[in-house]
Amino acid sequence: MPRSFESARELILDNVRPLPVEQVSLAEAVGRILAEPVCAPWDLPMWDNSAMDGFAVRCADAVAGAELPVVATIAAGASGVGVEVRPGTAVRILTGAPTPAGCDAVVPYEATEMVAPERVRILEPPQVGDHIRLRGEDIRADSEVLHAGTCLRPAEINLLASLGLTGVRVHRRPRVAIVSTGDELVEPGTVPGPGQIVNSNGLALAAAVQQAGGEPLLLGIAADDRDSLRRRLAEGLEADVLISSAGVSAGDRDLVRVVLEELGVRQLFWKIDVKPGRPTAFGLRDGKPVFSLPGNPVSALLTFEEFVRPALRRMQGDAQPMRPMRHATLAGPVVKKPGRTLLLRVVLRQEGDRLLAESSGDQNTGITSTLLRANGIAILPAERGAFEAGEQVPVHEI
Ligand SMILES: Nc1nc2c(c(=O)[nH]1)N[C@H]1C(S)=C(S)[C@@H](COP(=O)(O)OP(=O)(O)OC[C@H]3O[C@@H](n4cnc5c(N)ncnc54)[C@H](O)[C@@H]3O)O[C@H]1N2
Ligand code: MOO
Repeated sequence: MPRSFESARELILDNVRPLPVEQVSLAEAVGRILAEPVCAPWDLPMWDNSAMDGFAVRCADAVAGAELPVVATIAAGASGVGVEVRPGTAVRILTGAPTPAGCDAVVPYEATEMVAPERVRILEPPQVGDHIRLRGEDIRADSEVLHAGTCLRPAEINLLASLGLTGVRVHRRPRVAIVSTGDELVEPGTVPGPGQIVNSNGLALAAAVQQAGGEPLLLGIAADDRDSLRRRLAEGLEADVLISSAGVSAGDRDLVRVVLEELGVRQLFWKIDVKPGRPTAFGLRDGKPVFSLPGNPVSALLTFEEFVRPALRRMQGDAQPMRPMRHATLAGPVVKKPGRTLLLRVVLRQEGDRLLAESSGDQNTGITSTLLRANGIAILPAERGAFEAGEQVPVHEI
């Protein structure tokens, strides 16, 4: 019995675990996923400071037209300790510098004019608190600022660095072995002879693994015979994850599943009610996930996207292994066979406040040009057959 699209993905996600933890420097941490929460060792900002270049004043003195002697200057990087805005005075201050004692507002240069070398006239009087960034207003000391499972983007790297960290604990990236199977395959760079085709799946899947945060290990081509398959697949089982392409449909020579079983892989399912990607198989060897994807490049890439990518994200500890699901309006009618979820290649475009999903063209599995044109996948539920223009369908961007 083929599995439903949803239950296949659930079963896969239930059977993969985050990999062990390692320390990486912040310089290499973008795209990695935090294995442990991070607490702030100090407040941010660390002290009250000026948001503008201007003058630190007391509002009571800084009325319109007031002239105040400038008694000191606090530059960025200066501690400001010992400097005070005494009644009737002003202190020149630069953006980011600590505000001095006595000051309750900063007047930007533009709201003042100099009437003598060290004498400033207030043109626009400030309100209490103007242009002062308060200690801890952004981040409080001891608060949990990043949770385990967070994917580190430049914004998170910025925060971690400003909290004084130089490295973080993240889950290891999965090493993903890729084996392409088929007698007809020749490696890229070779002109195929009669009946031969280029092993494009190897590099395509390696690229997809990289984008998902994994480290691809390209193991080349296995011929459609037991010995060749056994050698390559056994080598692939040394990695954290094994992906093979082709050799899983009902053909006489589709030996991949047979050989995997001989190598100790326990098959959890074969065949999913999804188009494309029906012959996809999934198994485990000592807890390591093994994906057998169909050979058609479109099927291989779409099944990677829907089934392998979420698993690789979870192995890296991602709290949200699935891409965000959105809703889009179908631009035209779609007819499909009931009983299989259709992964429709679509062009997504915003039209006013609507996100429109239009079929990218010929949806046959052998057509790669419509995958090139697509920037989204619409997931059309198995039980339905006909969809009308204007219906809302779940989509995600690819
Ligand atoms: N009698 C049946 N025939 C087929 C069935 C079925 O259920 N019963 N399923 C069809 C479906 S759906 C698919 S998808 C394919 C999947 O077959 P395999 O995974 O066994 O793959 P192959 O038949 O070896 O190849 C399919 C197609 O893809 C090309 N290919 C294979 N490897 C690569 C590669 N590394 N790089 C680029 N292209 C590759 C191959 O030449 C074929 O054109 O089976 C249907 N048949
Ligand atoms: O399931 Mo196959 O992947 O439709 O072409």
